[in-house]
Amino acid sequence: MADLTTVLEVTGAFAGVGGLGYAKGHAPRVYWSLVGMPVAMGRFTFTYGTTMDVCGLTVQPSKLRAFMVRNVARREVQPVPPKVRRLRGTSTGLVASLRLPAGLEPSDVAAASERLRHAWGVHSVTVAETKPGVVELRMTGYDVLRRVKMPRRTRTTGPMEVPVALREDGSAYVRDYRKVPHALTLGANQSGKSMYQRNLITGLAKLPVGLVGIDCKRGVEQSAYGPRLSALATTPEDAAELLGVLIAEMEERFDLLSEHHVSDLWDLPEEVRPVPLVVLVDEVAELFLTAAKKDEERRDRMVMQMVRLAQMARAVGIYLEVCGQRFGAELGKGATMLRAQLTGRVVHRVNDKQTAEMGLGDVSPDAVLAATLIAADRPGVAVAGDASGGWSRIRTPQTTPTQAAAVCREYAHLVPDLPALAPFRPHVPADRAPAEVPSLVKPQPVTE
Ligand SMILES: Nc1ncnc2c1ncn2[C@@H]1O[C@H](COP(=O)(O)OP(=O)(O)OP(=O)(O)O)[C@@H](O)[C@H]1O
Repeated sequence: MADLTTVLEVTGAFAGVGGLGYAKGHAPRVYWSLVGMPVAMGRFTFTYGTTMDVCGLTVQPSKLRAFMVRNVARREVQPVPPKVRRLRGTSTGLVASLRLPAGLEPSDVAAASERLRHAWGVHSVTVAETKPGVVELRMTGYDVLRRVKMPRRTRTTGPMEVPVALREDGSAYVRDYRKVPHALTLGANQSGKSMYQRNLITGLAKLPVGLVGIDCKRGVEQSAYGPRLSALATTPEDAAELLGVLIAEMEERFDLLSEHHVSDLWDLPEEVRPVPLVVLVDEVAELFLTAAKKDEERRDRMVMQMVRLAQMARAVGIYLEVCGQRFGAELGKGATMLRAQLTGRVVHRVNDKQTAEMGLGDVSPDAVLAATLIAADRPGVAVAGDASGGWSRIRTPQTTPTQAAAVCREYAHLVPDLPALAPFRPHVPADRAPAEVPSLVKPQPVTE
């Protein structure tokens, strides 16, 4: 009987160890919650003082403080590390809030993040200043970008915020159109640009906004989102016309602002406020492609129309989301001027450093380097930066074209009434089967 009990105990122990081993590889969140988090918390708590000391993150307290707090001479007290205000576990890692003593600044902690990562045996450590003198150390217990799972709840505070991807610190990367009105997404073939746009559209479709598509690859990507689009242009000729209509819409909206003596769409009373518009341009090079000399004039006019929109349309709630493989002077006169206005940047894997520089050169040299290091077997990984110099590594969750198309159909009732765009509304057969992708049709006037 005793033997049987021992056998059962040993078998149970092996099964437990095997289960944990399996969880480590296949369910890292579960493994982290059961094993990783308690171990990392213990390590952090017991080695905090010495780790901060060896990482050069301690300071000698002032004479007055030494006397007031410890009642001893300054030379007799040990250097002190930042005070831990809060330590909490999350489903992907640990978050510690630290109050910095005088003499330490956030960049000192950021510079030591690689050493802290080693010391506490976590996957990554990132540092963000939350208020003056307080930093948040976000530690991830495992590689959260390997299999992306978005946080269940993401706090969004504005009307134009869309969580699109996961950052490597485990938080959501949120595209906020009011903070960063226009953006550029770059990447080589098969790097994950379409997946990024798909996630974006899936999020935008649920908001009270108008969506305008320009997809000069004959609409292969965006026609599937037809039910939720207010307008779709699938050829450069249609796009040139559509851009003209958008410029006119912008001017009308400016008249409205001036009538109400305000300078921003969001300051208008809700009952007269026009719906925000997001213009999604897929594969921008196709839009600016010229086969003959006569096309060049149209191309240059379109670039200038986009420059005008990028320079002014933010105030009237028209936002640009441009996507392409490259975005350089080869796209025509004014292309670099347009790029400078697209301040949100997302760069996927690129074929050459020059493309990474086009996207992230004015963000930071480290961001450029990070983009050139994205591995080919990690599609969807990108470096996201903005004009403030901040950047992070992100990866989108996998969303299939069928899922995105289903969301667009579900939220088709949110397509706003915009008479100026009606001639560009994609034709979507009313009796189409739910899973069927819309046919590629030339925009037709809406008759109802
Ligand atoms: N976040 C992701 N996670 C896993 N797989 C991804 C991710 N993003 C993209 N992929 C996969 O990578 C491949 C290429 O993705 P996608 O079509 O989005 O790239 P692309 O840059 O738009 O390519 P192209 O320029 O050739 O159209 C697809 O098979 C897609 O499923």
